[in-house]
Amino acid sequence: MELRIDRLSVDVDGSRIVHDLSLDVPEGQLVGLVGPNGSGKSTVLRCVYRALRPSGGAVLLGGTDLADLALRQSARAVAALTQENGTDLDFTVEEVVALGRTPHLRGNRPLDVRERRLCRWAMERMDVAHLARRGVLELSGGERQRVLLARALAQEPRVLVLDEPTNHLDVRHQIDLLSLLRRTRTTVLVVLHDLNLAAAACDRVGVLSEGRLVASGTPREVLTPPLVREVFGVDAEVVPHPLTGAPQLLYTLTSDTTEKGNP
Ligand SMILES: Nc1ncnc2c1ncn2[C@@H]1O[C@H](COP(=O)(O)OP(=O)(O)OP(=O)(O)O)[C@@H](O)[C@H]1O
Repeated sequence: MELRIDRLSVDVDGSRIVHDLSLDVPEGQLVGLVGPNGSGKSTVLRCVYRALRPSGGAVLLGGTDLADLALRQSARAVAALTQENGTDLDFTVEEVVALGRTPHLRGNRPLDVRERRLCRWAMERMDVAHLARRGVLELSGGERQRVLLARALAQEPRVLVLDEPTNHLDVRHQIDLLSLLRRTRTTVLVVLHDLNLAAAACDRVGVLSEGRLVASGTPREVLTPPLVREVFGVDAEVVPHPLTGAPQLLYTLTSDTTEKGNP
């Protein structure tokens, strides 16, 4: 299902924090949203998972304005991993993952055999099946993040919206997650801080700066030294990955070139 963000604006307390932003996520593609802290990435995602109402413009799901869909309809189609959704409840891992089915259930119907298999599959994909009976509160940050990702997969969403999903994950689980996202061919909009992961994994990348989309295109088109300098204020060399050709950024620590000797 295609996700289209069409001339989105968001005002908070009278000031505009997202300006007239348009970005398409074609069906089955993985689109990354990158930008400095405070540039508006989470705010855009909040409009997609309906935690925030746009002040202008619209978010369209398969061509339909989200505002015209019942909350239950959009909750079935869109799964979100947000900055806020740590779980404070002392549920077991398998209970949390089963919550992914909630938008599909009517009344108190228990999960059927297919859904229980699906939850098991999601836990295995996220490498948390061995933790199924453990309480989520006793898990490490990365384990808990993987449980929340398993819950999102168990929802069988048409669109996945992920806000810094690689937070807390060790390098193997970061690579596993992004490889899985590429394989699922679900429509994915993902906020990433690691530009090299974004370059390796995303079909397209949108770059935000001060609430505006300042560039979008393939990683090769977008992640250039001048753009990285202008938007992030850092110098980077960009080299092609020797195996895949994806652009990879090599940073130079400021002190390596500008500081002379010790203070
Ligand atoms: N509820 C709010 N009230 C006031 N200001 C807000 C609110 N939500 C967001 N902002 C401001 O809007 C701007 C964009 O915030 P947002 O969280 O979308 O940025 P971000 O790009 O996701 O940042 P980060 O990379 O640090 O997570 C920031 O300056 C933030 O302080």
